[in-house]
Amino acid sequence: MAGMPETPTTWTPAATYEDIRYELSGDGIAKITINRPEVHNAFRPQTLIEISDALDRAREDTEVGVIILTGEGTKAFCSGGDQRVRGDSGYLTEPGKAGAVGRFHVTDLHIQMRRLPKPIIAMVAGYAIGGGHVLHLVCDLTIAADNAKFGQVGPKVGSFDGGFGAGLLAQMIGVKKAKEIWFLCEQYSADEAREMGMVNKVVPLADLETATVAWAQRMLTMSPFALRLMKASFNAAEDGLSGIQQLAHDANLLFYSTEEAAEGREAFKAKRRPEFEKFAKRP
Ligand SMILES: CC(C)(COP(=O)(O)OP(=O)(O)OC[C@H]1O[C@@H](n2cnc3c(N)ncnc32)[C@H](O)[C@@H]1OP(=O)(O)O)[C@@H](O)C(=O)NCCC(=O)NCCSC(=O)CCC(=O)c1ccccc1C(=O)O
Repeated sequence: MAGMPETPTTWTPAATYEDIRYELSGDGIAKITINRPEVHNAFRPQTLIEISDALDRAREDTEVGVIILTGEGTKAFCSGGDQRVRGDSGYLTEPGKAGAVGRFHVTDLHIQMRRLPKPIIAMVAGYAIGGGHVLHLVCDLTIAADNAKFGQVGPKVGSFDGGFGAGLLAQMIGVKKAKEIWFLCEQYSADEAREMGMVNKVVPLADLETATVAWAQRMLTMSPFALRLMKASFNAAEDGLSGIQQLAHDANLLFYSTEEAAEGREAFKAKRRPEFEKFAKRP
């Protein structure tokens, strides 16, 4: 395939976790792999806590420009919340412990993924189901293998995601189709998901990683700050004031590098009047 790397990427482990793997390509890509194939990569709270930590790690690493989120093996990207640790008050960190109080760790994770100023690609082989489907929706791009299957199961298993799982989906594929997905809980092929607009590209399973890495490498040739601002701009429209806040604070980051902003800081430190009149009133 044109533009594909000629040799497979060699991934180097860069942190130790229980439920996930965190690896680096050495040329700017971080890969986070949910490593629970025995349950189709369903997530328990520990899994989400570790993904969150790995995302922070990738964010803070100035060598990393693109993040890939995937699942171990070819059978599943992620099958959503681990039903075995679902309690009556949310998902339990310590199932079986008397008085354990559950929560939805995934709520904060979705926000973290949207705020993270680097592109995240979902690399999907097999099932992206339930909360696993929402995870791929929240990623910036999705590349799917031809064996991928997409769908929500909430109403079938006594759950629902009225947050990004509903709103973002509706925005991507239209309200009627989003309602169909949630109300009927059926599964859709990779090609159907691409036609709907929630998958960017479908490739043969054997080419999934090389195709994903090729897109990541292409983004690594782009201006990182322009990508950051584009991600923030897309989210600003969807996330209301908190989205605008991120875009505005990114503008602040750039403003701080100007002589005009430095003049305010230096004048304060020198206890003198700032000489802002010397700066152009730009048209
Ligand atoms: C994914 C399936 C359709 C695959 O079916 P199949 O190929 O026949 O495989 P199975 O034999 O069913 O599965 C193999 C093996 O894995 C176990 N397993 C699969 N999924 C889970 C799971 N989610 N939790 C625990 N275990 C799982 C399965 O039991 C088998 O184990 P054995 O020991 O071999 O028996 C099918 O597996 C399936 O439908 N799975 C269940 C999907 C599901 O119920 N997911 C949870 C949906 S609810 C959710 O994700 C909560 C989170 C959420 O949605 C949410 C809620 C509110 C706010 C936000 C969110 C959010 O975004 O997360």
